[in-house]
Amino acid sequence: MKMIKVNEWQQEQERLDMVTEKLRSAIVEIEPEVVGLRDQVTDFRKRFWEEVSINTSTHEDFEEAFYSIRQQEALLSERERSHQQRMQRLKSMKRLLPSPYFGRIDFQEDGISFSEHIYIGVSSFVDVDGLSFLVYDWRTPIASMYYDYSPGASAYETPGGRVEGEMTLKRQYHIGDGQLKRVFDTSVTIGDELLQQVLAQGANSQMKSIVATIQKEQNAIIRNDKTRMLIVQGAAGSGKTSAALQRAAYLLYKHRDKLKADQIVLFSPNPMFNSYVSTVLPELGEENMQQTTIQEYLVYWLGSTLQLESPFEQIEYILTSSSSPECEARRSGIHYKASEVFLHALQQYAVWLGKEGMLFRGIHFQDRELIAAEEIQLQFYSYDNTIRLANRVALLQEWILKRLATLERKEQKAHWVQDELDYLDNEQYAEAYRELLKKYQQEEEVVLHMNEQLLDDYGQFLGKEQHEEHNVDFAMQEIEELLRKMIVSGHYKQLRNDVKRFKFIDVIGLYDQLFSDEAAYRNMTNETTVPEQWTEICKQTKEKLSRLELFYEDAAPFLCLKECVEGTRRNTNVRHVFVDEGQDYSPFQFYFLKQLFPRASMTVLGDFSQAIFPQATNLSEEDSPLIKLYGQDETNLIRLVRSYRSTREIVEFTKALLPSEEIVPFERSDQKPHLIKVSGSAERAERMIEHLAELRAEGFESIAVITKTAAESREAYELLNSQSSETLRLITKDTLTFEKGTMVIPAYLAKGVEFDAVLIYDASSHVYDRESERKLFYTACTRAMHRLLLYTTGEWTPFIQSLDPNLYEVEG
Ligand SMILES: Nc1ncnc2c1ncn2[C@@H]1O[C@H](COP(=O)(O)OP(=O)(O)OP(=O)(O)O)[C@@H](O)[C@H]1O
Repeated sequence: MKMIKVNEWQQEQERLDMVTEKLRSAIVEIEPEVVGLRDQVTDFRKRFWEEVSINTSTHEDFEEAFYSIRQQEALLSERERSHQQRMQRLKSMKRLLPSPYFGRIDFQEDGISFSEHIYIGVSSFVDVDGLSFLVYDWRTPIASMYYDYSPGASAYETPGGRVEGEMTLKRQYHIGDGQLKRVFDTSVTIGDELLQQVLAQGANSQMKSIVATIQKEQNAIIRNDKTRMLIVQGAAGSGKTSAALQRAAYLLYKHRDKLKADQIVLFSPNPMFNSYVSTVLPELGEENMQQTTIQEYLVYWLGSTLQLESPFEQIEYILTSSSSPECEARRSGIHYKASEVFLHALQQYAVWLGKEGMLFRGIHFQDRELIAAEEIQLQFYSYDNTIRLANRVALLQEWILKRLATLERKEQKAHWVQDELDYLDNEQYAEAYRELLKKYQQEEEVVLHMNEQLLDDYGQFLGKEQHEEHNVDFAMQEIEELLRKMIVSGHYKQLRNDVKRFKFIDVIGLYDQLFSDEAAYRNMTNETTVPEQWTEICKQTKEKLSRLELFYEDAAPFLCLKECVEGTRRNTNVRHVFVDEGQDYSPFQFYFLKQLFPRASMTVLGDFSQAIFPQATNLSEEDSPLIKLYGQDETNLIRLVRSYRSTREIVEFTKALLPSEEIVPFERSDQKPHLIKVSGSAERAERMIEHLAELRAEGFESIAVITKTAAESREAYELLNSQSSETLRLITKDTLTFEKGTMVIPAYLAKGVEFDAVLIYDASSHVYDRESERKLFYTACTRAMHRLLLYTTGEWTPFIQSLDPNLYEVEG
């Protein structure tokens, strides 16, 4: 890495001035056009109806009106489109103006005698000739060399094939307000210098775009577009989330003709994380993708019948539960229900249900049973059993609806209908009259001739009065018949809707039935072996279900069973699914996502060392269920080992907490983690408040006191808040936004985010003692960018006791 010569600096500043000037004049030119087009569109909308002639006297007049409206619509949408396009251009030029580019490569293609200067920025900017790229978008194929190569032989892929040549220069710029601040020529990877500067900055309440300093291995993730599944196993702070967001921006650019932002979904670990990453895409000039959590999805698909435990309630249970047989059983149940063995068992269960054991609910109306559950069951098993379960259910649904239609007709003669009829008021009679009138009108010739589309779109032009002039005289009997029909139909509507929503299937009963004794379970699932604590697992699951509640670990299996029976519900609009913190999803949940988004590719990013939920999936193991999801050939696995978030001292400390993990720190140095032993909670509060003040004075703006559980967070918050003048924020599972400042937060909610300094509230052996909590402790410590402080009142957790003392400083 070297600084450039003075005359080169001058040339660069001149070029920058030239580009800035061109941007300015392009903005000046296009701005009035955009305003003009916007006004035209508004005006057009206002005058829309003035321009069309509506005459509805004859069928021909109707048709003419219809086509005149269509024409106006086409004109309007054309104007809207050009307004949108110019608006986008204007926005992208305005975004470029303060810093039009951040990089340059000089590239001489093989067989060509000159080298091209390629300046790279967040979007492209083309000169007035429409041909010369003054700035290339970082996502263009040619710009990929900036991230992938050092000067020397280099190449890039284009849709037309591979282009090879020689990179003669690679330069980085730091530009602010149109002025060159720093310029570096680089010979190795990009930007150690620039990256140093970026990483030395403080944490932010929003994640930053890393477009200027994307590393080669991250670029591979961003541009990987070959397989259906991309798995990224990356160490803490290796830029997985950053790369994922850049990848979304890349996909939106590459497939801009067919991919829209709402066709990409990001599954985040919690709602607060959603707020943390929500600005990256807009910063890059793209609309935000859909952001959600798996919990939101599960709740949505489960509907309102069952109350679902949240993943945070589950983890709190795990962290605070004892070693009693009941707790052991729940833990074992969580593991089992997340496993592929259970998925397979469920599939076998569905096969068994094809032969026997389906549970139905009878159809009831008022206090009568219209169709008995047994009758439904009989009908179901009368279908050919080679037909798929869900298809047989569809046939059954049709059968029930037909039966209901017959019953509905008969019902019209029932006494209760006559009773209701007697109590109807004039308005209801009048409505029946209007209904009959409508029916009559529909039979009229003019309406019959009317094109269906016309009827849908412009039915309102029919003008009621016109027809009300007809003096139609309906017989009272006819009106009453209609009223009976209306009364019964009103009551049956709910029944029909329930049938359409498969309420005649007792899915809760079907799931409950699975948790019978071992012999029955083995019989239903084709000899699946069960965990040791099966009886207790069954008891707990059934008890929960009886209260119409569902453990978090049961949600995905329950939905899979529901889908086996009712047929799969799909979202075919979504083309790409991102799953961040993927290690915390069970194989079952991945299976569920695959089913739900059949047309989507998937990018799963995670770190098995941060697997804090018991249902974790090892993303990169050879026989990982994730690799099996789409198969080896459709799966690409990339590993990231370089960690960018924390200083070398923090990475070395945290890395040693794991048995064996390849993590390479980025060369950025600061203090070693500090271990502070205190005599009790009073001293702990005193020291922590002192440290918080010192950290603030040093300029750190984002500081977290990390605890193990929500209860410990509350305790810490109350203790510190009562004695400190600092404003503290208590983060709970319901917190929606991420803000700078000092906060108290349980480790499992701090997933994915980072802080300038982290204070581990209690790193004692009685808090982090189980081996299963090692990863949680590691996750908490790896949130720190610049400083890490740990406190204890007694013995240190065994994870620290076994560390080399050179890795930390001890404060008395
Ligand atoms: N190429 C890069 N240039 C600049 N900063 C980077 C780069 N890669 C990562 N970073 C920074 O490193 C930090 C960690 O990145 P990120 O949160 O994406 O990592 P992660 O792998 O998702 O972490 P974790 O698994 O621990 O949550 C962020 O501050 C990010 O801006």
